[in-house]
Amino acid sequence: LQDLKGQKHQKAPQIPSQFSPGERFAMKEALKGAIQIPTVSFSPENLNTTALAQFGEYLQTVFPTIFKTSFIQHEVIGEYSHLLTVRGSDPSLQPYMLMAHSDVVPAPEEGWEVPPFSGLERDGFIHGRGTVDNKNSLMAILQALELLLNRNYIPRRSFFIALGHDEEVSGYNGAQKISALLQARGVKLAFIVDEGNFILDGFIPYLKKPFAMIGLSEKGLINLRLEVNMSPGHSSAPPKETTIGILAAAVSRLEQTPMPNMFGSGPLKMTLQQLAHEFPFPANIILSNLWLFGPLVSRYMERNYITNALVRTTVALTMFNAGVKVNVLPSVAQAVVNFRIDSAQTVQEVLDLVKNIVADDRVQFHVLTAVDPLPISPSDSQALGYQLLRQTIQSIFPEVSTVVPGICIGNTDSRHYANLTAGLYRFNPLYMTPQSFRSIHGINEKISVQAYETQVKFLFEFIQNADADQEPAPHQHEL
Ligand SMILES: CCCCCCCC/C=C\CCCCCCCC(=O)N[C@@H](CC(C)C)C(=O)O
Ligand SMILES: [Zn+2]
Ligand SMILES: [Zn+2]
Repeated sequence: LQDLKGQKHQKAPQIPSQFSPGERFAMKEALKGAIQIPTVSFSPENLNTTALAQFGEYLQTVFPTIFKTSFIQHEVIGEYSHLLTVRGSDPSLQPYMLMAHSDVVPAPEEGWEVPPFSGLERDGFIHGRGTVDNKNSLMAILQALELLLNRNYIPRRSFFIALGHDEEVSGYNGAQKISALLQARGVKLAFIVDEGNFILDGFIPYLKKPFAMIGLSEKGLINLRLEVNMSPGHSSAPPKETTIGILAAAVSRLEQTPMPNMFGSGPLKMTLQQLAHEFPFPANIILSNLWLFGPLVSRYMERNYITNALVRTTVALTMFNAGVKVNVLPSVAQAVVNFRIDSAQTVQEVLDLVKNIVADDRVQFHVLTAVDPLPISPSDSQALGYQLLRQTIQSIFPEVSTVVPGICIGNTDSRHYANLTAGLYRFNPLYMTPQSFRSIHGINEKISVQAYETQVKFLFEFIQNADADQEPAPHQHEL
């Protein structure tokens, strides 16, 4: 095991990550069954609770060993979330947490090659909503643990498995409640691993080789409702401006006025510097000398909508509602704008900018959700979670030559656990191309059987790698 500077590490005995044909068949069937349960979150108030309850029962039938193991405690939190406490044999090692979520975003059937809740296997892929976001992680974590337990594995380091049920609509009843419960129990975690970033392939022109990006932080978030109210009336004699026209102009101004480019701050600089050697000349020199070429690189990043999201707060118009009848002037028009806040800005700074851009007193603002960007987790040689991820990536994906820190442009349930650890890491051991990126929350979400097996293998090794000694914790950690 790679030494962390100044710390003695003991190699944990490794159970080889090899699975029999029967186990491999069972693991893909278990994932298909999970996809077939439509655990859709429509809104914080509207979740498919019947499916969520069924999903909880399903887990107990496909992973029987986990639920009957004496050193594993299972608790249901917020009715449908699950917390597993896996008690290790060495209480001097600080526990960690693996996370995933069971809910999925809606999937209307239009455009799908196969029905989104069929879990059908075709051409080596399992198809359906949740195959990448995020039932793959949930099932792979439990599958790896089940397989380890079946080989009589007893962990040295305790760990938690937190499975939220409302990540897609906030995490307030799942992750947030689990976090509060653990805090009340005095738990402090060495680190957390959640969904978020991937092994990225084809996102950057000129970079032919895939690289793994571990999310050290995530952007902030604002959901802002804009509203215009006026007296209703007959459409035959309209005023010069209507609620719809005023609101449309306001949101259009927001869309047309990019937030400032914040290149040079946050984890992006680390990403580029550590990736530099992978680029051909002269990009390698340019990226190694950002002090000089920063402005050039920052303008280049703006040209593509995914890399643009790494350099600034993004503005997405996501909802627009007005009108009840063809000949009635609507008294109210509403829109929702979704902002993802750059690491170097705050909620308040973005709101101030928005008010200046809209610059129309007839438009009212209602903040629906506001989350500041998350702190940047450590990625140095002492950062246990980061180094364990790196070590396991290098073992499972030997063809991936570079592991870099980065930022997650979406939000994850891990943000609810910032009170328990400074080490929040967002990483899925999966290849991601720009095309498969569009399937997340989109259509034709799918995972190859081979990629899912590799994810199980990754977790199987990761859990064992985490048993290596860390510096003795100052006190025993209560579970
Ligand atoms: C220089 C490197 C190029 C980087 C390319 C970046 C590629 C991005 C890859 C993956 C990002 C996917 C983000 C997945 C996690 C998002 C989970 C999610 O959807 N969460 C919701 C939470 C919300 C509070 C309801 C969200 O909308 O963000
Ligand atoms: Zn997700
Ligand atoms: Zn999602």
